[in-house]
Amino acid sequence: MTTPNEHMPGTPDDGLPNDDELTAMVYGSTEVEAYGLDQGAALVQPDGTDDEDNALSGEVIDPEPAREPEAAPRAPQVIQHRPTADRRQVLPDWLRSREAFVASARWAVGYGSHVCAYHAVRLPLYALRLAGRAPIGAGRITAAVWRWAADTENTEVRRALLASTKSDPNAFLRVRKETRGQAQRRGALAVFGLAGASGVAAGVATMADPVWQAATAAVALGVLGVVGRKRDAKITGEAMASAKVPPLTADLIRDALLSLGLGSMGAVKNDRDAVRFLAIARDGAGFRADIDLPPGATASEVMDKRSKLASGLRRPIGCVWPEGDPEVHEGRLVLYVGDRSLAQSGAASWPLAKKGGANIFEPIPLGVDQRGRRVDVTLMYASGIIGAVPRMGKTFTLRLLLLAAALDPRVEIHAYDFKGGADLDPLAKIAHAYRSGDDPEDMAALLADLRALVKEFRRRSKVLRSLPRDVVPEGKVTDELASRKDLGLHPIFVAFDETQIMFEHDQYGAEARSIVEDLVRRGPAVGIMVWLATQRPDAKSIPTSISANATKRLCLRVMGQVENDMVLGTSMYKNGIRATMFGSRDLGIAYLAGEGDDPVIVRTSYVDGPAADTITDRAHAVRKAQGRLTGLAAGDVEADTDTGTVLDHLLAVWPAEDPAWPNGKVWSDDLAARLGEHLPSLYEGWTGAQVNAAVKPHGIRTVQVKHDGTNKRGLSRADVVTELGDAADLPDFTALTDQKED
Ligand SMILES: Nc1ncnc2c1ncn2[C@@H]1O[C@H](COP(=O)(O)OP(=O)(O)OP(=O)(O)O)[C@@H](O)[C@H]1O
Repeated sequence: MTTPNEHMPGTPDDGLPNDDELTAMVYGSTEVEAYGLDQGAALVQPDGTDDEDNALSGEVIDPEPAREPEAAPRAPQVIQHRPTADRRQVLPDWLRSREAFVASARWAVGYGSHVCAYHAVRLPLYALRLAGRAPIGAGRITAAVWRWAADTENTEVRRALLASTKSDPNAFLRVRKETRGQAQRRGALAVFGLAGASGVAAGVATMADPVWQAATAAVALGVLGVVGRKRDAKITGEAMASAKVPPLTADLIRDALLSLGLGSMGAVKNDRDAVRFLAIARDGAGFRADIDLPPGATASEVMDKRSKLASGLRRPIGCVWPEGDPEVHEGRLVLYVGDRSLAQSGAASWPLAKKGGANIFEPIPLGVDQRGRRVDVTLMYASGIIGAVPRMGKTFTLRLLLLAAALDPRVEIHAYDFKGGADLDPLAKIAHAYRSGDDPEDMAALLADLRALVKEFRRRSKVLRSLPRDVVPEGKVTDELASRKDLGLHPIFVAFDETQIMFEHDQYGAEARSIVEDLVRRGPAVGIMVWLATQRPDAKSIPTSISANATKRLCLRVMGQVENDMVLGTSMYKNGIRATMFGSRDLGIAYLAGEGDDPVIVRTSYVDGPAADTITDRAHAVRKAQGRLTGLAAGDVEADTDTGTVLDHLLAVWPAEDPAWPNGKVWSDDLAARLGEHLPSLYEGWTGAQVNAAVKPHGIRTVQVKHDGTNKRGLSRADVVTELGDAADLPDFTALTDQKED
């Protein structure tokens, strides 16, 4: 039998390497060598306490205990330090993302062309300035040649030499000969040079063609003008108004940060080394600085004081984006300062606008962040909410998601715009169900569609349960299953704009709330995704039972903490994720939460109405070719009311006060005729007996109805109303999936 001790590394007799040896095997030296310390100088006593004396003196104090097996944990402690060391990115951010690269290139091209254009229009002015300074330049060159030929700089030295050699005639004559010889050589060279230049000038002026003459004159004037320019003034102007925005330097950032007086920053106000710059470099359309704040100051505190920081940096707040990097430590600040505020940087184009399809199981492009990097959102297996004050881009954002879903031909689309606008109209040609408005028939169609979705949910749950475990290992719809037409497990994307109208509806509100809540909670696993947008993010517009289960959040501009946290999630405001900081010009700019670990800012891609139309034309062509048009898109306008709820249809054709049938009872034959007229695609040619059979499962029995002296089987309206009232009570959907096939 072996004891645990026999396997401990470092046990003297076990033949295994001890920890120091292990360290040496990993790093080629022991930890002591690795840190440049004396071998055997124990810094930590076996009991874990610091040995200050030893550390200071480097003297080995009783080294033996440090080599005892119980000192073994020291080595792993040392090893741990190395992997956590920061690794710098091999490639900078702007080279790692196509969007960031495009943003950088666009900035460089934009900057370059601006500078070129600025100077190009001023060329005549520059030419005049140069010509004006050319005579001075000529004078300066002549003077310089004279100084060189006469060697004026060394006049004093020559005089001193001659004076000192006066007593030695030979030396005196040699020095004089040397200086004279040099003066003659240089003088001759200067005369020849000037004569040559004059000769070339005269030759060009008399013999060369005008183009050469002009070019030579321009070059000569340019050179003379540059030589003759004023020392303290530039010939060219400044293309950039550098005085307006001071250059972003480490000093400027440091001063701005220290001015916030956070944590220990107040104490270290004059210690400029307290703010440590790890990197500062151009990144996309701006600069990124990685900074270690002084101990005690946190990145989230800086985020809270963003406007003060922007003031310190002398830039608009929309350019200044402080973020933390909690994975490193709380004091690590990643500061991004854009060249322009996000709102001014031009609408972001959508990569799928012109070509390409989408796979709803994969992330789809949503927009770009403040650094110009692409931001994606994954629609599958998640429901989401979009909130904002009016006119900030909520409907456009919802439409963008719908367009992405439309570009995956498998996705069945249900879209409702209760505001009654035309923004979602482009979707109508590919949608299974689409309504714009909140008229009674729109709301009835909505409810019918919701009930149909409940049935579909039940069917899907049963299909998934019936499939073998290896086909559905996680019990949810997969990419492969969604593509199989025989199973009918294609994704369903349901979008509601202005949800407050739906949830606060007198007649249907409670049922809609109950169904949507269940779909948001359990729909994603069976491939039903629900997205809700509202301009009034409160508990009535998006009940908490629903918002709590929606995992994706998009929050455009909101006015207060409550709305912010309603959309983005509890404590988001407190943690510095504040959509309240977006201004009224920040159209389409939102916080996206639920996609990665941390919420990100995204400027959503801008797709206008005509572009949306073109995209859905593309989607329509693909769907048609694949036989994927259903419901409304397939021309079945009644499809969204085809729920089997014959009771709804009966009430639609059966007024409460029916003068021809005063006692609230009507022959079934008559009701069949009315239904056939109202919804011919469903009831054309029906008989009274078929109507009776259809209502029977709802628990409604036929009654004798005497009309114009004839007795026939018929229905009582009161029974239908009572039954519908019961159905409108909150259904217990949790029981639905547990039902077995009949
Ligand atoms: N991503 C975007 N980039 C630039 N501008 C945008 C963007 N999205 C929307 N806008 C602009 O914002 C305006 C308002 O958009 P939208 O209709 O989607 O707002 P809304 O929040 O739905 O308004 P309401 O609350 O009235 O329904 C649009 O007319 C559009 O010009």
